Amino acid sequence: MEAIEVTGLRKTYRDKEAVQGIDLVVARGEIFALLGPNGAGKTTTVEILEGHRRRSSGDVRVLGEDPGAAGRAWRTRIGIVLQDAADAADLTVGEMVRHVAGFYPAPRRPDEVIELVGLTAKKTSKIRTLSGGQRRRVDVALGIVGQPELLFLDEPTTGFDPEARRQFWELIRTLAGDGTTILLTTHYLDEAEALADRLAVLADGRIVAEGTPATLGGRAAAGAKVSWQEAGRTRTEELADPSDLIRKLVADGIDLRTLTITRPTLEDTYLTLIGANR
Ligand SMILES: Nc1ncnc2c1ncn2[C@@H]1O[C@H](COP(=O)(O)OP(=O)(O)OP(=O)(O)O)[C@@H](O)[C@H]1O
Repeated sequence: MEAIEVTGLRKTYRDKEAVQGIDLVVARGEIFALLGPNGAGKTTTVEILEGHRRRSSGDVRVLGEDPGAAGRAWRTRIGIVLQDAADAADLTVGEMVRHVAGFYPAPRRPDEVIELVGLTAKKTSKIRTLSGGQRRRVDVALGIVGQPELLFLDEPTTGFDPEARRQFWELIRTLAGDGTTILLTTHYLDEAEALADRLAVLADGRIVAEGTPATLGGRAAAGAKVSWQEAGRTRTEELADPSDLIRKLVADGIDLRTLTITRPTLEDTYLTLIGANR
């Protein structure tokens, strides 16, 4: 059984068709990233998968059940990292994590979770005294304390400093390594590239591309741009396979320290896809 199976999903808000027929499969243990510009329909889709929003039509199975009809037992098998979940709390980090752990049948040990998100030093601090990035880590702790089979992360690293983002990525890889399926939405292409096994780009309610970070939108087949210095001038050539050119440059004895070979980044590919679907 797949973790998520979606066929022909549609959602209409009054006169706005926010999701216009999405098909999606996420395998168990996979990290899947959903990308797309503001208003593309990511949050709507994710909220339907979480059982927090009704769909207009289509078939949806999450951990084998219809989220629109699933009960409490199903809910304890998924984890949701909500932004701001813990912001107003007058509890300490330890109290909050222990409190939420109590809702689940087989929670992780609260201290272990606090360690995983790097908040051990803040365990006895009140949540309202934490920085924005530290509070986001509490949100993550609350999302994973129930030991979910499937974790939803909606723009999880917004407001994280670079070091915290790297630590968070490590945490996500650890969770995935333990078999947790992860559905992530993000606006950070480097994050999608670093984490996702597969990704899909949504634009205007439709999936316009799907693949691995390396192959999305024909990226692997895209040309390489080769540039080098020759006789004091910068030369540049773009070609599908640079092998012959490189061999020739080596044979000609060019200064290899000046040689660069670049391919479109995931962000280049993404922006091209979004531009083409406007
Ligand atoms: N409750 C609602 N009522 C009416 N329209 C809505 C509602 N929620 C979302 N929409 C509209 O549906 C479309 C998709 O919104 P959604 O929040 O799913 O996009 P998103 O991809 O998550 O965007 P962002 O990157 O900004 O979070 C938008 O045009 C939005 O205005």
